[in-house]
This record gives sequence, structure tokens and C-alpha cells, in this order.
Amino acid sequence: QSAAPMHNDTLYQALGAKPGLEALMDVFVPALKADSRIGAQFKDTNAKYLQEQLVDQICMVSGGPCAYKGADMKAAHAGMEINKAQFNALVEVLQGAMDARGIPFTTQNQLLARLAPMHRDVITAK
Ligand code: HEM
Repeated sequence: QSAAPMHNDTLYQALGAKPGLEALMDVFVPALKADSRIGAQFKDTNAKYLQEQLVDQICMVSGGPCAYKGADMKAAHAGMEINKAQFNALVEVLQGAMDARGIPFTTQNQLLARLAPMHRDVITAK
């Protein structure tokens, strides 16, 4: 059986495919909960569930063979009054996690570029 990808999965592979994303989320979600700026917003969040959703979502947006089945970004963050500073804080925590996992800077920026448009659905406060 040929493994010819139906689409470009270069970014997914650069992130270490499924094992790489799982390892990244093992660092990222605890770091989010520990963050002094936004950690409190995740205090009641089930880390395992969030990690699984993020693995599937990032797998999908990076071109991997996954289907994200969680809530859409607008619904997931509705009523949270997330502002731009909080969004940027999450991005910083993600950068820190990617650094800790040794993900190259260009790969980091490619992922961030694919997540950035989600700000329209996530940020609902000034
Ligand atoms: C690009 C930016 C972001 C992405 C890709 C993202 C992704 C996600 C995903 C996939 C979920 C799970 C949805 C589900 O329940 O099915 C989620 C939930 C959540 N997100 Fe985000 N998020 C982003 C930004 C933020 C920011 C900036 C905050 C707050 C500072 C935040 C706070 C939360 C919280 C509190 C939950 C709910 C977890 C729970 O159910 O307890 N998110 N997010």
C-alpha cells in the first residue's frame, strides 16, 4: 500500500508526528496550568482531555492524518472573555514548550502561523 500523502504533511512530520505532538502537549498543558498570567483559567480543566484535543487539532492543522472532534474554537472559548494579552501569553507558553522539546525555530513559526488566525474566534475581550 502506497503511503502517498493526500496533502502536504511536512509541518506535521517536522513536529515529530503523533509522538512528537503528544510529547509537546505533555509539556505544554502543565506549563499552561502553571503560568502566572493565565494558569488560573485552566484550573478546572481536565489536562488529559485538553492534551488529547490539542494533539488532534494540531495534528490536523499541521497536515497530519487526524480528525479534530472537539468543540470549534468559537464555542470552546465562548464566555471566557479572553483578551489579546492572554492569547499572547498562551503563545509564549507554547513557544517555551516547543523550545523545551527542541523544535526548530522555523517549525515553531510555521505552527504559530497556522494557529494565529484562530485569534478571531478565541479573543472576545479588549
Ligand atoms: C490559538 C490559540 C488556542 C487554541 C488553538 C486553543 C485550543 C483549545 C482546544 C482544542 C480546546 C478544547 C475544546 C474542547 O473542549 O473540545 C480548548 C479549550 C479551552 N481553552 Fe483554548 N485554545 C487557544 C487559546 C486559548 C486561550 C488564549 C485561553 C485562555 C487564556 C484558552 C483557554 C481555554 C480553556 C479554559 C478551555 C476549556 C478547557 C475545559 O474544558 O476545561 N484557550 N482550547
